[in-house]
Amino acid sequence: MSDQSMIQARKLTKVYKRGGETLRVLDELDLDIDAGGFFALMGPSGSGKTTLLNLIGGLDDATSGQLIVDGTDVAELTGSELAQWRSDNVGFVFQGFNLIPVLTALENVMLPLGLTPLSKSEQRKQAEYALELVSMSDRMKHRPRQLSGGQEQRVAIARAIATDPKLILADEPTGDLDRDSANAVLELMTKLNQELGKTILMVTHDPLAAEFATNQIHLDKGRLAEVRERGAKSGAAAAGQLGGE
Ligand SMILES: Nc1ncnc2c1ncn2[C@@H]1O[C@H](COP(=O)(O)OP(=O)(O)OP(=O)(O)O)[C@@H](O)[C@H]1O
Repeated sequence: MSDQSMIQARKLTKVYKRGGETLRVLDELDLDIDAGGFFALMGPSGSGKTTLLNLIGGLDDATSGQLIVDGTDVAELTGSELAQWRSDNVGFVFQGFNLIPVLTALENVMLPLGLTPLSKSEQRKQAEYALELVSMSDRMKHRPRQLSGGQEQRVAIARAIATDPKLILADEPTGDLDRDSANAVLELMTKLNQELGKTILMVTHDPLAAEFATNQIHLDKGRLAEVRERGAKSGAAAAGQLGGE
């Protein structure tokens, strides 16, 4: 594993069993994601994108294979270790924002800091700083329903970076936004990647959103179909990087 590796999957397999049926959602997937990149994860509906994101974030277990995230074998962590690891290392951003409606923007961003040893006033300071980074300092006391969708997503991004994780996992973060709000969110993610060095893995169906990423990873039927660097022609960068064959 290189020093630059953020995610390394080897023969990663996820099988769901429903009744008598077996669904192989990830099929011996081999994948390497370097630290410091902004990766768009693409592929047809049902190709396993969300499943992969959930495994990387420790929200679900693999059926078999190995998954190393920033040097940690996620499968070896117990329940409470996993919760702490997730809190320290991974920020999640979802399509539907997932903010708590009765809490203000500031309180939402402070939530993940509850798992850190910081005092309440330090938590508040750090949450304020995260809101400043997403240009939402003037909406700290607003509740989610008093914000536009784009503003809600920026608060959700502030919540994702509040504990200063190295890795941001985003599942269709612009799926519910109009083009302008989507672009603002994508520009913000670009800033987090370029200026704060966050590694970002973003599921998206939107080719325009994927253009913001430095690399595109395409899944098909639970396998790697293509890896493409920005600017490279389709397939050109994939030689030697395809897994599972
Ligand atoms: N908990 C589950 N139990 C059974 N099947 C599941 C479960 N979660 C996902 N699946 C199935 O696994 C397959 C892959 O789902 P996944 O959400 O990873 O795909 P996706 O590529 O993210 O799709 P989309 O682009 O539509 O969001 C789908 O056929 C889905 O129905």
